[in-house]
Amino acid sequence: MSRILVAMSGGVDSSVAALLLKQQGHDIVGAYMKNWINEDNVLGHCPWMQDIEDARATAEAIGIEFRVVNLMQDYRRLVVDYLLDGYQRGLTPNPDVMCNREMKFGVFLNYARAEGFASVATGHYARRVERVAPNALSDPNALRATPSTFALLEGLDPNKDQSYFLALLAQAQLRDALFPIGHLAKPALRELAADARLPNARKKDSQGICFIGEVKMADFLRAYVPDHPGPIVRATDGRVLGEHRGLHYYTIGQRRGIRIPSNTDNEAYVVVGKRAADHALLVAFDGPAAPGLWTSEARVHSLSFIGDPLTAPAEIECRVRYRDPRVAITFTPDPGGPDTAIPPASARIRFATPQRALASGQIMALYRGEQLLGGAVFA
Ligand SMILES: Nc1ncnc2c1ncn2[C@@H]1O[C@H](COP(=O)(O)OP(=O)(O)OP(=O)(O)O)[C@@H](O)[C@H]1O
Repeated sequence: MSRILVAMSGGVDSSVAALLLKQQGHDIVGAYMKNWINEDNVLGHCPWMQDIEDARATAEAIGIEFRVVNLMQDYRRLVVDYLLDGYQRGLTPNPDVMCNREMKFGVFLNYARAEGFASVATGHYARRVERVAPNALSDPNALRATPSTFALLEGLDPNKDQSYFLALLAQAQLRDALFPIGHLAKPALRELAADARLPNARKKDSQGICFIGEVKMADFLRAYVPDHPGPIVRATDGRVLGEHRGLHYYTIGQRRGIRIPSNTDNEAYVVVGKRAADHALLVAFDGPAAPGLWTSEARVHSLSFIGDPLTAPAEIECRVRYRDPRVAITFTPDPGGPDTAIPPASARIRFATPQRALASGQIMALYRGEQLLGGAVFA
């Protein structure tokens, strides 16, 4: 029996993760990560206290020890600074993906190891499966010599699959990770929670970025990133249509909040790019002809693989954002390091169908069928 630390957010998913592990007879402890407490008091709403109380009450109902682990300094450095720095550089960062790699399966996993736990479990909808080396199946000696590797599959409930957010995990992190609810559908999970009389069985699902919670990203950025006005320029003819307060408030593909009236034909403007030289926001009428809005080929960097890296061109799939369907791609890695022992860090992606609104800094998750292969960052 191994000791497992369950990351309990106060939500129903991680509560059922803890419940199932307990029912399976594991020695478990629940822990809430205190990442962000709205210390500067810029954001009115502050749900974290309620979340801690929900997590504590649920741990008590399950009958396990509960801790609050303060990781605020690490979170500020590893997630918030990455987020603010990204926006300041005109990128579209993804703090949820980074929170998984750097916090839950980084700092928090290290804390767990130091405290004598064998693994960290979360309430993510994803499945971890063990892959035993083929030669080890028939030869017990080989089994001992070749440690098995782990693969990550999408969560079985297609409405809830969260594998996208785990795209930048490495094998060493996955080895010590458990996803006890990845095989469940949400309605069945809520039933389990109700049957066990968990106090948060009916708590509504959390929304958006872990620490910003219910607060809009624009409000958060307004508080932390100084305004930096510039022109709003029509990409098709260079005409200046107005002024914006800062490029960080906009993402390619965005239609709301541009505040430029549409023309008489009622065509709406959409953001198609950002121009660093004069800090211009580039817009165009939304449609197949909008310059820069649709992409059939892209470059990615910071390649990360869960298993063996792809070192040769491959026909695989990818997901360019959390809720999007998988799309077929041709993946062409750049050459690796000089001795080729170093896997490639960047690649060219050719999409089978053009993709709308790909932003620099956005995370792409790579798949082969339901298996998550890894991820990368759009250049
Ligand atoms: N502050 C936190 N403390 C501990 N664990 C957390 C925290 N935030 C998130 N987690 C863990 O990460 C998982 C995924 O986080 P996410 O914010 O996507 O929650 P979710 O899918 O709504 O799950 P839940 O219903 O458990 O909140 C959670 O199930 C939980 O295990």
